[in-house]
Amino acid sequence: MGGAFDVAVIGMGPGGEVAADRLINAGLRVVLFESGLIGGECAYWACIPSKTVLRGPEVRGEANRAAGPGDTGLDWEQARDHRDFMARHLDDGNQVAGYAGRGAIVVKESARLLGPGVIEAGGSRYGAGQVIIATGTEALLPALEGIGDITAWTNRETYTTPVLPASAIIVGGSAVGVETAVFLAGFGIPVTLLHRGPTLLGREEPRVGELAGEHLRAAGVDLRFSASAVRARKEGGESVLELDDGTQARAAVVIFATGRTARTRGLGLEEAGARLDGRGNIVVDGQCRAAQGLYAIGDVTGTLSFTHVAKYQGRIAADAILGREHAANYEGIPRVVFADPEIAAVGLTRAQAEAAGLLVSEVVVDLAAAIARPWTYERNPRGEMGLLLDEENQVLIGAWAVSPLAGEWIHFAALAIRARIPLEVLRDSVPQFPSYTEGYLAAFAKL
Ligand SMILES: Cc1cc2nc3c(=O)[nH]c(=O)nc-3n(C[C@H](O)[C@H](O)[C@H](O)COP(=O)(O)OP(=O)(O)OC[C@H]3O[C@@H](n4cnc5c(N)ncnc54)[C@H](O)[C@@H]3O)c2cc1C
Ligand SMILES: NC(=O)c1ccc[n+]([C@@H]2O[C@H](COP(=O)([O-])OP(=O)(O)OC[C@H]3O[C@@H](n4cnc5c(N)ncnc54)[C@H](O)[C@@H]3O)[C@@H](O)[C@H]2O)c1
Repeated sequence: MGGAFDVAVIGMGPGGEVAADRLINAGLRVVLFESGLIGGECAYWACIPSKTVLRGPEVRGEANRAAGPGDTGLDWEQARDHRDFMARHLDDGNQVAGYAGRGAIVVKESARLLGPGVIEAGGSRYGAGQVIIATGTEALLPALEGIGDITAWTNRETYTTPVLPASAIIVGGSAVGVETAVFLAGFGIPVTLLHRGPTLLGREEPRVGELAGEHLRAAGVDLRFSASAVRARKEGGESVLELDDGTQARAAVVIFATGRTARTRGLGLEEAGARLDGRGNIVVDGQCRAAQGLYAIGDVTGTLSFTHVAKYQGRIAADAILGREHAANYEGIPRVVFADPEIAAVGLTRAQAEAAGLLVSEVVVDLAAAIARPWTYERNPRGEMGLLLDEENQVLIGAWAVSPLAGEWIHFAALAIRARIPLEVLRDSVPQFPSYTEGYLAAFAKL
């Protein structure tokens, strides 16, 4: 027996780390299991490396668009070295030592449940009063004929590659597909993006997807809509995809950005009394409880697959274990795609609001026509935003922006939605001049 603990955390990505941190700080005896690297997908293969390599092309674009700096150039080796530093050179030694130094037991093994509160890992058994599952997701590849013959990458190869591919096909036009296209096109790599639907980012307002497409095209990305690969093969060193419209796409690598699947296989969840939904995610209640003494947090719950949500659920579960129970509230959580310009959204889309039976009004604002900041910011100002109002209650229920810095100023709408701030109060607020946030006043005036 590996020992008896108050809490076991299985999976130490951002969700598991935040929960563990809070529980250790509260003085509980905690055992942590991690089969890969402490920090999870986010720290090594997803958020951190992607946002690091996106920054160089973004600054170059800003320098070109602002009056004065001119072209800054772009150095892949420097960007790559900083990415590798940010991703800790795929070494979590400091994290392991840090947790151990704070009194936690760290087990770098794959863990599984043998029953409620009983865990097996690396040939040892551990007992814990409460267990938190935070095992995240892995990339989901389509069952495509010939996929084994081509150079097929996921986010893992894309965001650890020492050398940029000569050209790339990206399959999937959601967050990973769009960000990866912006990254590679920004470094001058020819990119073809295949998307099954009619507009990118299918979960957002159609106008958001349209604008994302316009900006990607302007960056030189070859966008193919309503296109699906039916067969893959290698030809003359290149990877070739045959599409359902009879055409082909070819490139040095094919990057699959086709979604994720929860890592629950072999975890022994049934033995511990947990249930999976139809998409294979662990079903949880408002406190992230999956069964008596068992919690699940982060991507493995399929709630909203973002690091900030995994961290939030880590706080929710830890607080429940510490007797400070409060239910999670998922209203007003921002969704940002780090494209150029940034694409940000929060709350409901019009279709979702109408499906919920709400009477809504909607407004779209061309920021360059409405406020000063886009003009002081760049020579050819860009930016559009939209708001969705619940007519009956006169509160904001949705917002989006495709604009420089949108990932920052979307938080004004996020708070307004979460706190249900009356439109009357929002109209009477005073944002800084000149800022993109002034766009909200222009939008309120039109509502
Ligand atoms: C390319 C890309 C870019 C992204 N960019 C962003 C972004 O900018 N912002 C954002 O908010 N989100 C982003 N995301 C999403 C974000 O990465 C996830 O929402 C986040 O990592 C979820 O955290 P998690 O703790 O639930 O799981 P993960 O980060 O997946 O961590 C789970 C951990 O559990 C471990 N594990 C699994 N099974 C076991 C087991 N049986 N025993 C022990 N350990 C186990 C794994 O090794 C892993 O370390 C991005 C995703 C991708 C793919
Ligand atoms: N900035 C951020 O916060 C950020 C960035 C990247 C990813 N993420 C999160 O990570 C998660 C994964 O993102 P994702 O973009 O990989 O997944 P996703 O599930 O959001 O989108 C997958 C896309 O691939 C398409 N697809 C699936 N199978 C296909 C096929 N065979 N052929 C063509 N297209 C196919 C789907 O239609 C969909 O558009 C998401 O929840 C996302 O929110 C967040």
